[in-house]
Amino acid sequence: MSFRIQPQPVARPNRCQLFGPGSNTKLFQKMADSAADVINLDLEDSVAPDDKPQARANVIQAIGDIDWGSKTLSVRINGLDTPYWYRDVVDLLEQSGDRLDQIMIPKVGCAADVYAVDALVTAIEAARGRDRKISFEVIIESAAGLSHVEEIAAASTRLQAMSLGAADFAASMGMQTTGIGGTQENYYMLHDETRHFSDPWHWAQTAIVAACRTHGVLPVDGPFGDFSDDDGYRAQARRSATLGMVGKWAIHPKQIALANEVFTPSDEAVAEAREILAAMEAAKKSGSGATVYKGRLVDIASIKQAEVIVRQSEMIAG
Ligand SMILES: C[C@@H](C(=O)SCCNC(=O)CCNC(=O)[C@H](O)C(C)(C)COP(=O)(O)OP(=O)(O)OC[C@H]1O[C@@H](n2cnc3c(N)ncnc32)[C@H](O)[C@@H]1OP(=O)(O)O)[C@H](O)C(=O)O
Ligand SMILES: [Mg+2]
Repeated sequence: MSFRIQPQPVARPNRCQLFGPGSNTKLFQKMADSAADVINLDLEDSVAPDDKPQARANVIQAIGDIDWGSKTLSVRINGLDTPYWYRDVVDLLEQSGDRLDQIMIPKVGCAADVYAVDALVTAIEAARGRDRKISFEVIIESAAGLSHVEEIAAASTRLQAMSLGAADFAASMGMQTTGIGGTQENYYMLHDETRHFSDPWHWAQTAIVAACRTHGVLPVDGPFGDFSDDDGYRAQARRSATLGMVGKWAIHPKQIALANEVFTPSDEAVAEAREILAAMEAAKKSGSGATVYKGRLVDIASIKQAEVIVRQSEMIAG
């Protein structure tokens, strides 16, 4: 281990982030009643330009009026390349009550983007005497964002989570795709005339996970557009969970149970992790740093792997 200790991210359930347009007030109560851990009310790309002011007003009202329970309540503001974002921040912080937990900053391209929002939020919090400090989540969804992912992860003590936005990312990279996440028909290797599909999102996800884990930020997988394809969603979510991501977006209520299923460690996985910890405890007592569990090597690194699973399950159980 480096002399630099890897920081732990905030201990909060983040298995599913449910999105809904700020212009569609009919969805708000349904979102609050859902089983998603995080709610993302959107002022950005799901809201048409003419609807932005009304959507902002709707969201501010809903933050105060609706009982959001123990969910993390987040609002996605507009990007820093638009004329809307500063008004989003100012109105949200000046006009909504303390129930707002988080601001999501889309299309972050460098640490200075986060710094700019931090400066504005910090000034408003001080001026208004807001008791609760707003946290940030960011979306990596551009070539610049991925190129600068590590400096972005380190950009602010407010930063708690970072997602991959597959659609904007694909567009920024010039990828020949139209689907939002998932398998891409032309991304395959040929072997013995059989197509073996590969995962075009994998490298971006691993870069995000590494940057997040270095700086104590939660790595989250973004949207999966085809909400009729449960198996496709599950497959993508399982790959993300295996890589170290803690959750995934839902753009339709159908996807909430899928995300919660995949990102909640199964009873079998938790039982196995506990058995490994017990086996290693016994090994330690007999002066050994390694032992055999179900015919395979487990050692001190296995303790850390098992602890990840036990910690996740205990945190979700509350
Ligand atoms: C890609 C980039 C992104 O920005 S993704 C995030 C932004 N997108 C959104 O926020 C879209 C959110 N989803 C929706 O608006 C809708 O789900 C929909 C338009 C995709 C479909 O809506 P529709 O009403 O047609 O769906 P139904 O199947 O009829 O709904 C059934 C039932 O569920 C309720 N419902 C629908 N959506 C939601 C929701 N988001 N939350 C809660 N409830 C919802 C609906 O009202 C129906 O309810 P009922 O009538 O049965 O009571 C990204 O940035 C990138 O770059 O990658
Ligand atoms: Mg986007």
